[in-house]
Amino acid sequence: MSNPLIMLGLPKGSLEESTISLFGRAGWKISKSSRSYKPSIDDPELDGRFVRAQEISRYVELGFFDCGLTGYDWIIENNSDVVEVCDLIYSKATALKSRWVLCVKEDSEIKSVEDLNGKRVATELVNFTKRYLQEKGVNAEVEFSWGATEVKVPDLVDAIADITETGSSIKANNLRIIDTMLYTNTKLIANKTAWENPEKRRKIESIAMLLQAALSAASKVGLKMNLPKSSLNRIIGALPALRTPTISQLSDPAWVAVETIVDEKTVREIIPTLKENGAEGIVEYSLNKVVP
Ligand SMILES: Nc1ncnc2c1ncn2[C@@H]1O[C@H](COP(=O)(O)OP(=O)(O)OP(=O)(O)O)[C@@H](O)[C@H]1O
Ligand SMILES: O=P(O)(O)OC[C@H]1O[C@H](OP(=O)(O)OP(=O)(O)O)[C@H](O)[C@@H]1O
Ligand SMILES: [Mg+2]
Repeated sequence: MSNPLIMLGLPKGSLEESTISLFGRAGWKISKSSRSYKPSIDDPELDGRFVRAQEISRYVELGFFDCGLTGYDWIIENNSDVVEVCDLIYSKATALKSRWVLCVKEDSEIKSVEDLNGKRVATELVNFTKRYLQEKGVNAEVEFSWGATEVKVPDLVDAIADITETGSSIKANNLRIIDTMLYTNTKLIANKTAWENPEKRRKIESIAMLLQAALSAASKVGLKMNLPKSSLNRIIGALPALRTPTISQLSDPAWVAVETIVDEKTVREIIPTLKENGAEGIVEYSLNKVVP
């Protein structure tokens, strides 16, 4: 590739597939063969590498990457001095935040974080967990785990600190959460020097805008319909989601066309209310990008 403007750090592992899919919806096709960590991106200004999410913030700080995507958890764990450009709220399986929790076996006598005094805790997030327990005044031994951490309680350790997204791993391993240490989500981060370079910054900002636009579109839909003018105020009063619709006059002076964007999860309440108030020709459509 000839001299790309931006070297981008992409997370291999949990966030890999959801990140490739998000870039696709934002307008960039990232292709990679299964054993290659050097993807091709259909933008001559971008080059990228897949590395573990744990390491991205360090390589962004050092300047190997101009910007990258990783979890807030690993930025904190590595204490990385980087620019946090924007939040991108998605995880492995959902469009939600994840959280790091302290867990014990369902039937354990340990009920709260204070009960961990003198106990052993296994985690992948050692530095943060040590700091967290210290701040709570709890003196526990924190040991590093390479993964599959759930299996270690109660035989190897008394508790674990692990990430949870859907909660299915906790349930499957009969664990009980005793405390939430940290909420985390994916972030776009930038190297401080790259951020001071106007040309690079402009590109990083447009990547941020389009990724956010694609994420925001995923939870929203467009709605359009025709309405009798007489019920317009009543409907807008009853449906806060329709606060700022575009209203156009139809050739029949008694009718208007209304178009708006709403959260997808509100649609099942909105459409019946619209219908009850005389709306006709209601169309719901999906969106690719929403830029505020
Ligand atoms: N369900 C999830 N499980 C684990 N990590 C998740 C999940 N959803 C989002 N993440 C984020 O992904 C990053 C962890 O990914 P990483 O590639 O480092 O480890 P991993 O995918 O757990 O690797 P491995 O599959 O080898 O355990 C973290 O920033 C974490 O917050
Ligand atoms: O709440 P859930 O949706 O079940 O997700 C959380 C699980 O996902 C991660 O495991 P991962 O796949 O990274 O395997 P690992 O334990 O080997 O790291 C994490 O360590 C939990 O085990
Ligand atoms: Mg893992």
